[in-house]
Amino acid sequence: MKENTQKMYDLAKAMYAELGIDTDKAMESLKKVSLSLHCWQTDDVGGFETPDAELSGGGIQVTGNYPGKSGSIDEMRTDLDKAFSLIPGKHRLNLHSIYGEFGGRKVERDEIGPEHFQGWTAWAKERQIGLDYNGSFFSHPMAESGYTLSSKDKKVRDFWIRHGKKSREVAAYFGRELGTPSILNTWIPDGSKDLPVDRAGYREILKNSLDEVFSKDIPASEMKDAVETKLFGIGSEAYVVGSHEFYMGYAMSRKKMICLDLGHFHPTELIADKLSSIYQFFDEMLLHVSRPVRWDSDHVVILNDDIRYLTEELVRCGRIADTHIGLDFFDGTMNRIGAYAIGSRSTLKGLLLGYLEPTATLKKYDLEGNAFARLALMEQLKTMPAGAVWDYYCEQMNVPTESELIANVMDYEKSVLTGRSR
Ligand SMILES: C[C@H](O)[C@H](O)[C@@H](O)C(=O)CO
Ligand SMILES: [Mn+2]
Repeated sequence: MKENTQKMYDLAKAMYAELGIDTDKAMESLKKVSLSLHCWQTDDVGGFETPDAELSGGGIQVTGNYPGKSGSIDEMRTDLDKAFSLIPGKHRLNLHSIYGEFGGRKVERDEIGPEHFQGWTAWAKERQIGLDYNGSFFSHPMAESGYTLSSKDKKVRDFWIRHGKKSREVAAYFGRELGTPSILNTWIPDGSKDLPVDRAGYREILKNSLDEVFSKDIPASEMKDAVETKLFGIGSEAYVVGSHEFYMGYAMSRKKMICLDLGHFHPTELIADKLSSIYQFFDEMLLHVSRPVRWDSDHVVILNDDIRYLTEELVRCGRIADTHIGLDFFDGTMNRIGAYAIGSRSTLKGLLLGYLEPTATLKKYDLEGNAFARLALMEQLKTMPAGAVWDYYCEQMNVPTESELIANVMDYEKSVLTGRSR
């Protein structure tokens, strides 16, 4: 431990102790949290179905063309190893179907199965990490109409139902092989740019299609399903079939998890406020930690108020262990590995702030109706030396401290990323 890191930590520890907070305990709690790192930040959601595959349609978009994008599974794995080395703790990887190993062959989405993920499974086994999964219902000719599982065209709908079923097979395979249930998130882009008339019709079809996708019982020890809600997307501004209300009803009635993405609500809506409601009725849930800027822009997550409110609420509810925390941002305007580091570390920093909160004291003020003391303590916490605890934690976990991060990422850029063709 560097002398300054230790000195700063000792001071911080004493200051938090005055508030009744044990910083060592806070770090121990943080160590138990596993984020699920989304693989698609390495290549701007392109995937490896064809050599030059790119994200298209689906109401989502990547901007930027910063050099060094991963162009193969090997490059992607190198990048992911690097990203994991910058993030304290043991974390999971989240894959999409388009990242299978197809051996240069054209494999249709409704044929993508466990055999295309053997390499990933071996890779994860070696690193002793869990794998999560997503069917990919976008960047495909069969999604061009704007509708997939809710399509009125039976041929289109059946194709995506088969894809959904195969995706569950892949997730179950991950769970069996790796001994930790794989979280399978289903997000579909279905919706309409302008005012549809038959809103109910598409939703009824989606409900039935999902029932078919989920018709096979798979043990929770292997995989767990989540469904992701959304308010709007590019090209689906007027109507999204899988709205929040739709999926809340669906998930609750079918005993599935709901997935809340921070970018999928009205800009003034606080996702943090939804947790305590959801947990009255659900045992577990999935989060997609993202940063919307004016729209679902998937900016790199930073330690802003949205993240702070979210993470402190997770700690206050005591439901971290029940919450699967996935990351979901993709920014092509900057060093993509640096983006992983900032987004993941900010999420963890937020959780650390949550663990460093004297929640019992705040609750006491709450109960006493002492609004002043409650607010004053919240304000005091903002300038407490959490950074010293974070740096100490990073050093203890053998990852760069805040002041070491930039040089570390720039080194990787020079030695690895600049040699790439894309
Ligand atoms: C690539 C992801 O599955 C996608 O971002 C989805 O989770 C989403 O949030 C779409 O807006
Ligand atoms: Mn998402």
